[in-house]
Amino acid sequence: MLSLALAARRGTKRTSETRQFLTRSSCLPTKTHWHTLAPSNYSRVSSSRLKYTSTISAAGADITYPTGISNNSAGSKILRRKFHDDAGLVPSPAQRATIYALATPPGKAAIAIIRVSGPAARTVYSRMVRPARRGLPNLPASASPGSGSDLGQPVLTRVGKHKMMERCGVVDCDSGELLDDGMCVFFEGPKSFTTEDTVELYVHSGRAVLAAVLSSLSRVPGTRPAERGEFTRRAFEAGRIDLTEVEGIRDLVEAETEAQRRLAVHAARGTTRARFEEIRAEIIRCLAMVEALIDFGEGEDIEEGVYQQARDLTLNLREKINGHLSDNRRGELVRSGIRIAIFGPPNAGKSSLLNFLVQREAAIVTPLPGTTRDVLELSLDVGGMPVIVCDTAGLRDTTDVVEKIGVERAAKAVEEADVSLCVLSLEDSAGVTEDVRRMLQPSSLVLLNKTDLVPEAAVVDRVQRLGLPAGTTWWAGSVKKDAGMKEFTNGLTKVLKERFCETEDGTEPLITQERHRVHLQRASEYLDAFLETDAHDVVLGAEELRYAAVEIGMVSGMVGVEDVLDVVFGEFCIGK
Ligand SMILES: Nc1nc2c(ncn2[C@@H]2O[C@H](COP(=O)(O)OP(=O)(O)OP(=O)(O)O)[C@@H](O)[C@H]2O)c(=O)[nH]1
Ligand SMILES: [Mg+2]
Repeated sequence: MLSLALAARRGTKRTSETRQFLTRSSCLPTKTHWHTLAPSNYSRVSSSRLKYTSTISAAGADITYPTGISNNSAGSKILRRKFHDDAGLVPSPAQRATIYALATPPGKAAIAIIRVSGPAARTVYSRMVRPARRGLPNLPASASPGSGSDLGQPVLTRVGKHKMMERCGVVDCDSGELLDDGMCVFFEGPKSFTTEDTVELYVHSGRAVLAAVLSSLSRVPGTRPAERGEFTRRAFEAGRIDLTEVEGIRDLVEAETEAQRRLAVHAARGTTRARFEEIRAEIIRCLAMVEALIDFGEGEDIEEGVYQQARDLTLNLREKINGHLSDNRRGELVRSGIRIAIFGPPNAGKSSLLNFLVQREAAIVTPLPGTTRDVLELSLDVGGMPVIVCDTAGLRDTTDVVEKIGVERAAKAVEEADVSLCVLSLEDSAGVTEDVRRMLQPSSLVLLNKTDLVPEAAVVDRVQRLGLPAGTTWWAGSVKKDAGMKEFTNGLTKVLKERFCETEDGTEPLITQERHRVHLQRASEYLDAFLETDAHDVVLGAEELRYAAVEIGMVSGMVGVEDVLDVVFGEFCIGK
């Protein structure tokens, strides 16, 4: 079996892109962020050592930092960036800023948590925290106003034990006045979420307490309020988490249903990243084989059949990726909500069903056909899944201008829905009208309503007379009398779970964001392109595989995702 080490032997012939794949394929420690830089970014300062600089964007400013160089086990050159121990560096403004924010919702509550992250966190600790073990909390501040570094650079102060919660007085940074009796935790960088020194203050959540603490924080030199998602962004930029984990954290905060929570926690814990990484590692394996062929050619140093082996691997991989792509958009729908459009003839009980589902009188219900004119959308939780249910106007030919528009909107809502749910009245002898039949799909679900108005013995006969398409999933019941509705809701939950939650192998869906789908789709196309190349055209084939790997790398944010960062972090709340 060919290894990356074999491919790495090519050293000088290798393009910078290939080098990037090799270095990224290594198992990297989380505390160290690895960058591969284009050759133009470094200059030789001695024969044995290269000096690199790299620039990253953070909080709207560019940070330039020097990086060392070392060798990985495969022998390829990799660059190593260390955090927090480059004592001689002058930090850029973005690095100097120490951010703070209320991490809990504002308002009266037992406890509020205020997070502070950055080099001035130590100053904040020394000027605003009076640990109970050090005596009375209302002693004057030990650091006089303006002491420490006005630039917010780290100052050597005594701080609490790393990760240990301690009882303390929270005092004003200037006057030393006691603001609240609370708790505090100090996280010493890089062993913190952001990799920076971090202080978390636990105080009583009262308007005046929070105002006083936040005001004091704003007066500590080098601090400023955090922007949306800025703590998480710092963690991402420091290499603590990747972009799928960032998305997972955001979704965890937003999760309202059990299915959303489950999906988000997997992403936040790195399972999604690992699954994408597995795919990328497979592509790199194929790439290494093809590149070895470019260097040595089959039959010389390399066993026969390597090209075929790479093709077979790619075929399997493409099938796997396509399997994820044809997943009914399960993951995305669990995040955004499954849209169910209720449709059917007038007076069938559609609005009654909506009210039953949301358990309140949300829609107007009258015995007059044509009551509902517009589309009414409501969110609800069906068996842990987020659902957006839409009530629509009854479908019929009408000369009423307003109702006509309502019918058109109903048709559009059904078209755009993930699930269409038809409500028919068993009392209605007209059966399935032409308007309704046009919209019935094999995947449509049907509720045959008003069983209470039909003699029990006649129900089966009535159902048969409706002439529903074969294979239609249907339930019969009475919304008004709440008869058979338990079976209906259980059945609906089961269908939704089958269609949108469960995968064949029982794993959570891989794609949870449109962004993931786009990159996977492109990767699949590059794999197709590789499979179309000729065995004699391995150079072109290798290029296609390289592009496929880059696409997958973009999902985790390893490669070129600057343009999506603002979008992702913009959806965060402040304090996360
Ligand atoms: N007996 C009986 N009446 C029902 C049942 N479900 C709904 N109804 C009644 O049927 C009438 C029409 O109900 P709606 O929910 O407004 O029907 P709709 O399909 O929304 O009607 P449009 O908005 O006109 O399209 C109302 O008087 C309801 O009380 C049921 O299960 N049994
Ligand atoms: Mg209605």
